Amino acid sequence: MTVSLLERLEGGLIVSCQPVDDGPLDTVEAIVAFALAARDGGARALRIEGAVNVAAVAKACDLPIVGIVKRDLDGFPVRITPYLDDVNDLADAGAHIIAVDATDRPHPVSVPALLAAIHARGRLAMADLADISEATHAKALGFDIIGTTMSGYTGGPIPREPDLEFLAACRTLGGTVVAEGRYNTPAAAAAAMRAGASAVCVGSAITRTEHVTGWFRSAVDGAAASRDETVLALDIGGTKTLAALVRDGIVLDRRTLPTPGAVATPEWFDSIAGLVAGWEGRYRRVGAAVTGVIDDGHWFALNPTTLSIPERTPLVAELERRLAVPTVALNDAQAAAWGEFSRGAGIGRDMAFVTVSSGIGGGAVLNGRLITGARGLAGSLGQIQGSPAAPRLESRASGFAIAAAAGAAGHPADTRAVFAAADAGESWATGILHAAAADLAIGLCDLQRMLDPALVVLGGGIGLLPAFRAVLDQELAGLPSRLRPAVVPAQLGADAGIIGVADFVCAPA
Ligand SMILES: CC(=O)N[C@H](C=O)[C@@H](O)[C@H](O)[C@H](O)COP(=O)(O)O
Repeated sequence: MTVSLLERLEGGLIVSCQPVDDGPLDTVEAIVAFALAARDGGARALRIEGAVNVAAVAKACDLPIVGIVKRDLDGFPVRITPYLDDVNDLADAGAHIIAVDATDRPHPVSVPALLAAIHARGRLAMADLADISEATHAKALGFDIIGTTMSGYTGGPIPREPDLEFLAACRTLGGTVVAEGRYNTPAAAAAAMRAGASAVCVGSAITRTEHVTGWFRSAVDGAAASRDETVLALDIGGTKTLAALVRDGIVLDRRTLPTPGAVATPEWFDSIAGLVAGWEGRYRRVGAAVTGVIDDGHWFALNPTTLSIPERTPLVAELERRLAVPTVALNDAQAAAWGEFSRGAGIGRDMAFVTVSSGIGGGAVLNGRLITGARGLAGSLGQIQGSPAAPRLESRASGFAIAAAAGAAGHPADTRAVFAAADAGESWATGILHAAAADLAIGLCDLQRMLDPALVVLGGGIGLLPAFRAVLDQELAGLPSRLRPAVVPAQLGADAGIIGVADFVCAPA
């Protein structure tokens, strides 16, 4: 019996039928109805709170039941099945498995005593736990099932995501492990199975209609509100800072300031605050798109020759202190990628954005999400080298590189002059453009190899020049067709960064 019940759970979905306390669905009838509906949907077992509910469900439905009793106790933080009487009531009601809070917190009755009582009634014992040391202890005590139920609920803010790391650690202990807690989507439940769960227990997403309604409502509210929200967008580059009020992709007002030699000093932050003076009250949030890398709100130089900033500048904190509203910062090319995805050339597609201007930057949007990376580096195409001795792509194929190559060949170090000379058929200029485009073409094929996006949206002052595009297309044509990206021109032009970062600030979480 014992072995067969654990075997029955293996690979199954457990549905926790615990409606919101005192809500309209918190009735015995509704809980039985949820249980029957879960059974019809393919649940392998049920988790039911309260002996009365367990008895009613056991009568109506023959699925195995994980029974619990929840209590709010004076003087003890634990809530799940704290007393021996609770264990006995659940056993009498027909629970096949009894779960208790087995966290390392004060209990009115010891965990070993609860475990012994469960086993004395011939039931399987499940330990609801919050971390791996508790799980190791529970396993040693002799619990039949380890559950990740309490992770995130024993202190601190409740995370949004389930704790797959704890689950994977539990798996190493062997035996039956139930993934439980915030498995709110089918994808998350599948991820739990891949991480080694024996079974997944889902509650809120199936039986807490108020919560699910709230998730949808806040997504809809956020998206609707973002259409009416004006964001202060900053685009901080090597030569200038652009400040704009942006609403629903439209730039309502704009001001610029030349970027001085010393950036990220207190005076420079003050000058940004001065630039937007008079706009107070017209925006409630700020988005900053910057040259460089943003890691956890801190700003790092990507290429100090383009924009030199002190290491680990607390950009978000400095802006929030002066502008007194919540602020989000992104790398400028990542912001532009999001803009082109949201309302430009890449709407709704897996896409990479590449900007070729004085430098080269990039960003990627996959599965509808902007990929910023673990440390903010994702998409930094201009910084790829290929070999230790090779200069970065940005030093070989950007506007700066084209000008430098012209200077080195004894011509004016001026990108426009190179294009004009190429247009006039001068072979030295054509050669420089082909060399730059050949390097960029290889970089784009490398990008295709890494992410295989449906589109590469090409922007930037050079990237959008038809003359450069023609040369690039010739270079791409010489590369294997399977690697060649589908390149389309960007649509948002120089405003992609501010529009993108404003959209990103507004995108519902
Ligand atoms: C921490 C705690 O008290 N968890 C409770 C345990 O029974 C329930 O409130 C949860 O709904 C259940 O664990 C299922 O989790 P989710 O509702 O996230 O799918």
